[in-house]
Amino acid sequence: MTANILDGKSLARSIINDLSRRVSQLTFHKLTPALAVILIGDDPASALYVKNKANACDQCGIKNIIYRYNNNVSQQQIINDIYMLNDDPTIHGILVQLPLPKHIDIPHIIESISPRKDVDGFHPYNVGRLAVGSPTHLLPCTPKGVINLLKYNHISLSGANVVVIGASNIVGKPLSNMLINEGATVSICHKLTTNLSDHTRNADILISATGHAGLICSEMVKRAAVVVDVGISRNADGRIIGDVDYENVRKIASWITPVPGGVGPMTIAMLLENTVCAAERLLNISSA
Ligand SMILES: Nc1nc(=O)c2c([nH]1)NC[C@@H]1CN(c3ccc(C(=O)N[C@@H](CCC(=O)O)C(=O)O)cc3)C=[N+]21
Ligand SMILES: [Mg+2]
Repeated sequence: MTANILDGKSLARSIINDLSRRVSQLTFHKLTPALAVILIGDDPASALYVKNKANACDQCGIKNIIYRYNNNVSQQQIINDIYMLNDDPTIHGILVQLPLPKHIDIPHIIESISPRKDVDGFHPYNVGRLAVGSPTHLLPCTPKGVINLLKYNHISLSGANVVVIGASNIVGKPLSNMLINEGATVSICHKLTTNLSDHTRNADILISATGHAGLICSEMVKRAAVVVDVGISRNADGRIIGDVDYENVRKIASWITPVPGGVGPMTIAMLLENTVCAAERLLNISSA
């Protein structure tokens, strides 16, 4: 048996294609969706991600403005500029590219973003809306991308045993809440979990988000499980690799995400969708 591919790259392409129609509608109403991206420092990986996001915005007509800062910029300067963007009616989404330099307090920065423009879904207001199961249009992009990739491929979540590895605020925790809201039985494993494979071998759907290359080997995977790889590391020649031993696990799994071409492109598509939703909210006051 060889696993079917969860092709995030082609699904993301078709989502972005559908979004360009929604953008045209908005532009027809004199409202061009706009995303402000704050990029601090000169981390090459961050610069590359921000460039990929900007290219994707261009593909569907979303205006994007990148605000670049030196590594030693003050926290107050960033917060002042976020307040300005919060009040700017031509800006619909604000994203502060993570990670940030050590002297900047990430929660403080995130809480200064208007929840209505928080296209990352990281603000405690949006996190809380997700936790209580309220309809919220701004869900974190990577978890939302994972859920969409599974649903599009008709992988059922209701009653499924899902094991999530990684308990970050960006992926593991919000993803677990979304899975619970979909009716899954969710186990969250993390750095301090003992006997990881006792958990993973029980998973109908195994989702790894650690950035620990090769963590998931075939012995840890139940036959015919669905395996989703959210991990990002670089190998010796700088190529992006995931958490999963892909060549061996694909012989065991029923479905598997490739890296690259799996979750990464979905993350970007969901960021664009959130930006379009944030702009649409201004037009259609009754549904807001
Ligand atoms: N405020 C904030 N929001 C984020 O959503 C955010 C962030 N900060 N900081 C960094 C992480 C990482 N992230 C990725 C997005 C796209 C790909 C992506 O497109 N990956 C491609 C390959 C890209 C490559 O070759 O390097 C793929 O998997 O096929 C990966 C990773 C968003 N992040
Ligand atoms: Mg990927």
